[in-house]
Amino acid sequence: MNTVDFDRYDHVRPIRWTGEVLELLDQRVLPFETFYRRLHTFDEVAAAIRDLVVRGAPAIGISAAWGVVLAAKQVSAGDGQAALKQLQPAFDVLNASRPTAVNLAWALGRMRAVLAKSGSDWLSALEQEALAIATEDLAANRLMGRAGAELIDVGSGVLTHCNTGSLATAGFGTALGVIRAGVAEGRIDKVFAGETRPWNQGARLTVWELQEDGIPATLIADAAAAHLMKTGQVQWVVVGADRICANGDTANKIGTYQLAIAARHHGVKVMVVAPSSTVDMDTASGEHIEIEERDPGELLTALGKRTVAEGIVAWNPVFDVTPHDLIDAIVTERGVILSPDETGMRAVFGTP
Ligand SMILES: CSC[C@H]1O[C@H](OP(=O)(O)O)[C@H](O)[C@@H]1O
Repeated sequence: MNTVDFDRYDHVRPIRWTGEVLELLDQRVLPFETFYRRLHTFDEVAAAIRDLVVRGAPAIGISAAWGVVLAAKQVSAGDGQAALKQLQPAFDVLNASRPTAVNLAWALGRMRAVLAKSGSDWLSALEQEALAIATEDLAANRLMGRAGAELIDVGSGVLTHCNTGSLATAGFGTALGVIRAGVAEGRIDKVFAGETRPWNQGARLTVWELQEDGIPATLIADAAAAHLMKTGQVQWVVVGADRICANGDTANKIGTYQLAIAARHHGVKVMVVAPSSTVDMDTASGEHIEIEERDPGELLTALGKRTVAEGIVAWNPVFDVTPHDLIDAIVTERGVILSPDETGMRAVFGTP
C-alpha cells in the first residue's frame, strides 16, 4: 500500500488569518475566479457564512471563531468575563448565521469557554483558541482520511456528494480526505462526484479540487446516481456531515438521504466522514435537527439568470437527514463506528 503524502494536498486554503483581518476564499465565484475577500468585522463574517462565501461545516466553525477575534479587537475589558458580556451580541449574530451545522455552535462554545476562564490576556487567549480550532481540524482530517480509506477494498469506485474537501475545512477535507487517501494508497480506482444542485458544490468545487490534485474524477448529474450504482461502478458512497446525532442519524447536504436509499438497494456501502466537532450527542435523533431552507431563487436561476418561468413556486431545503440504519460507517478522528447506533456512538463519544 502506498503512503499518503499530505503536503501534496495543502495548497487550497479557504481561510487565512493575517493577524488583523480574516481572508476568505470566495466560494461563490470558484472555479473561475480565485479571490480572497478581506473581512474586518464579525458582522462581515456572519454575512459571509450566510451568503456562502465560506461554507462546509468545519470551515464555518473556524470562520466564526475568527469572527469572535475580530469582534474582540473592538472591545476594551480587564478580564475575560467582562469581555464576554460585551461580546455576547457578536456571539449571537455569528451563531444565527446558519442553523444546521453544529460546528458553528461548537466553535463558539470553545471561544466562550476560553473567555470565561481568561484574565487580562483574554484577547491573545482567544486568538490562540481560534488557531487551535483550525489546526486540530486539519489534523483530524488527516487521521480520518487514513481511517476511512482502510475500509475501502482495492479497486473500488466511490461516489461523493457536495464538497467536503480543503474548501470545506481547514485543509485536506473529510469525505474528500478519505478519497484523497484512498487514491494515494491505491485503493480507489474511480471517483464520481454529483453536481449537488442547486448550489453545485460538486460541479464547481469538488471536481476542481480533485483536478488541482491530479486525481481523475467524473462528474455526474445528481439524478444519475442510482443508475451509476446499478451499473456496478461504485462500491462506496462517501459523504461528509453537518450534524451527527446521538443515535448516528446524520444531517448532510440535500440528496444524501436518497443516495443512501439507492445505495442500500444496490448493495453499495455508505460512509459518513466528519470530525468530532460535527457530533451532537445532545440531540437524540434526526427529527430534532433544524433543516436550513434557503432562498428558492437558488432553484429558479443559474449563473444569475432566470431559468424558470415567472410565477413558479420552489421549495429549497438544503440538508436532509439520513437515518443511521442506512449508514455503514461513521468515521471520526476519535474512532470509526460501524453500523452506527446509539450504543456505538456512546462507546466513542460517551454517555450523558
Ligand atoms: C466537510 S462538511 C461539508 C458539508 O457542508 C455542506 O454544506 P454547505 O455547502 O451548504 O455548507 C455539505 O452538507 C457537506 O457535506
